[in-house]
Amino acid sequence: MSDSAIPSSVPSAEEPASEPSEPKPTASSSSTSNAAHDGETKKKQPICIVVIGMAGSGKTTLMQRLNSYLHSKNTPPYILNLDPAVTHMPYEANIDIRDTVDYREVMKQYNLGPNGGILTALNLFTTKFDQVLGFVEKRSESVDHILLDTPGQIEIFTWSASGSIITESIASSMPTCVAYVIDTPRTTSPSTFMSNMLYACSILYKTRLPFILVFNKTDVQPHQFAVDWMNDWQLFQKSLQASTEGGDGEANYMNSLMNSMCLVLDEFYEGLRTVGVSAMTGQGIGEFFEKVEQAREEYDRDYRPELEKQAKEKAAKKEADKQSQLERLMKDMSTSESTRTSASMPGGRTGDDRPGSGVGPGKNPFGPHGMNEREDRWYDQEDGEGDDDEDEDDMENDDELGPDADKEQPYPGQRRFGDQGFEDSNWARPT
Ligand SMILES: Nc1nc2c(ncn2[C@@H]2O[C@H](COP(=O)(O)OP(=O)(O)OP(=O)(O)O)[C@@H](O)[C@H]2O)c(=O)[nH]1
Repeated sequence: MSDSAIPSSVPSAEEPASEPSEPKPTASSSSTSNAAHDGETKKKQPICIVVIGMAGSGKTTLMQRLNSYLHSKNTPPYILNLDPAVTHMPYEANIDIRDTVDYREVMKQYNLGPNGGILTALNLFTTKFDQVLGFVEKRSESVDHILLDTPGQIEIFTWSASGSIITESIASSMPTCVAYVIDTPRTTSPSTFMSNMLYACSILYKTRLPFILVFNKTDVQPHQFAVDWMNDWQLFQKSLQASTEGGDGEANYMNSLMNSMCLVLDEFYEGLRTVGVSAMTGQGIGEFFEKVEQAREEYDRDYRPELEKQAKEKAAKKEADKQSQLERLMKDMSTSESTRTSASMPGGRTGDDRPGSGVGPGKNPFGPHGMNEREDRWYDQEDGEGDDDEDEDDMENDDELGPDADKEQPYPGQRRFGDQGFEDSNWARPT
């Protein structure tokens, strides 16, 4: 990817990211369309492989290997790069986050460090991810595999809101699995192995997607030791014991912690697919795609029904909310209607007894807080606006009651009702 493809401007907060660029017609797209024109209409949905792994585990090299393998099988993949900080990409992506957001500019303009820049770039890109998904879905008829490369800083993708949004959006529109890449030579120590497994476990439980543990770099270190540890926890405990022998108190503490952890992880290993590959030599890639097909079956068997169930529940809840809002609205309308009728009728209480009226006998149409401006205005309307004569009468009555009359009357309107012959009890005014 050339630097000229990187936009120089950084999107503002109002316009978070420029439109994701129309995917480039790469070798993959042209040969794919040829395959489609050859009359080979594929009904099967493509599977999206989300490649996740610690920095340096070999994700990019693996992506390149998967890409060349699929090309050799005449089923080129559709590739998405979500790592804004990658400097060298040995394959060409159909959609590249770097064409949409320049993470260095994001760092400068938002005054962020590298991780903040990558995270913000990913967030900005996510705001346009529906369009990306549109491009992907357009190609779903003619592609079998969609490969998604993620940022090297694993936590930026796995524990960010944008990572979740992206994963969930893809997983809800097509079969998806996670390929968790492990640097095998660096995992030979029991404690490193354990922390890698715990991380994998947390990603599995977060995404709940079919999961493949990919032990990479098997040309340097075969992954059999890891498979043995996963199948036999006692063997793992023995290796752990051997590795911490003669250690200090801290080592012993770690030892007992990991001993318990390996029992917990035993259940997690059961539902896992593991494969050893070398992204460098291409060893094990065929087996990797067999696991991908198993993952597709698992998605169709377990994930899709759950997704459909959730969609149904969501739709039912939406419908129920709509219904209850409608009912509330109807109730409010009938209440205000009855209030209006009651207020406009001479004597003000003829409509009180109507069914559905919120203003029944013994109820204050203004609620318990009778002393307010609204009520006074209403009383004025009752008296007839601009009815000066009556106001004068009221003043005369005030005089008759003496100077302290208002103080003794907690609600000035009360007296007027009395004057007009209303029963105060009908309005249940608070005292
Ligand atoms: N021997 C061997 N080396 C490998 C293999 N896969 C990757 N490497 C090397 O491991 C190093 C890291 O590989 P990358 O593909 O850049 O790893 P990455 O996970 O994409 O790294 P980040 O982009 O930092 O996350 C490179 O030097 C690769 O040549 C492999 O299968 N065997």
